[in-house]
Amino acid sequence: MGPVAQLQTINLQALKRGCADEVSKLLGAAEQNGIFYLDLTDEVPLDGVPDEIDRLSRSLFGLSAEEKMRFDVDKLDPYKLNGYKPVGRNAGGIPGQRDGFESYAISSNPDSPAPPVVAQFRPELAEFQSICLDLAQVLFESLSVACGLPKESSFQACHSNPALNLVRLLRYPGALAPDNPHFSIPQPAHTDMGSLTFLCTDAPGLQIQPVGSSDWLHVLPKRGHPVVNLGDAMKTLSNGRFQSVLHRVISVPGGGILGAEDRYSFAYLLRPEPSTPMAPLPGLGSVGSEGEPVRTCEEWVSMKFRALRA
Ligand SMILES: O=C(O)CCC(=O)C(=O)O
Ligand SMILES: [Fe+2]
Repeated sequence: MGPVAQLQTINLQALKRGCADEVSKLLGAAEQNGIFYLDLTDEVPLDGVPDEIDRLSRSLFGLSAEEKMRFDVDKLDPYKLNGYKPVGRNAGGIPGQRDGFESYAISSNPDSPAPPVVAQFRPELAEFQSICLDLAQVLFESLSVACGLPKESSFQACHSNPALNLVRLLRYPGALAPDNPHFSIPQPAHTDMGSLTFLCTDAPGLQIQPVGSSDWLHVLPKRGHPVVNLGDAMKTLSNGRFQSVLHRVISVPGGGILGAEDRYSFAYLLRPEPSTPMAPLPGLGSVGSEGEPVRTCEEWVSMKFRALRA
């Protein structure tokens, strides 16, 4: 399969207890590649919720193409926060080829248009989002303590009221692949734009390119341990101290895509509050030191989307 990334495993209970060793392990992971396993095996409240999201995903992607296309993300939301993206809409990981996954973004706003199956799972989605937001706050608080930040200008303070968050379901169809070398990198290399992403899957295929390396390393799934990666917003807020790692999904045996089985994954994505200045937090750098105007998170996101479309 190729080399495997040896990611740190951070124990949530230890962070909640304020265990200094765990906090410094988290800081190390944030600084090294910004990606780690979060050990939730002691978290009783999580029980079963990820399985419900997986069930929703399988029902939703099982709908007909016409039904899914009624919720085309590019028709519903210019910022892609709600709706369906079919296979092949974007560039793939191989020059000249298209992407090899379908995805569905579910906005946290229960009034957003969505197929009935989403409405049916709203209680589970709300629970999942609330659990993830709580987990994220524990991580932000620990990172703020590790960086010596005061509460009023901390990572958690940028995500309180209400930060933008959504659930993204992904399916990489196995049937596309067997004789189709173009789908060997169905999700092209990218960094995540927001603050952090919780990624849940039981299938291999995810790879990261460690900072300063040209190698790609596999991130293997670990039961009860979502993969957490920090995004570009945390890199900016931390003045480049934390990393937002380049990652992609490739076809591997047992990971769907190659062979008949499909690969499913889902992610919880979180961004800072729209009014957050996208600049180092006071205490981590001087604002506007590069001579660039400081944008709010909202302006920054829309600028990035314009750049993507250019
Ligand atoms: O499917 C995966 O494992 C990765 C998904 C991902 O990187 C993303 O949605 O940003
Ligand atoms: Fe990603």
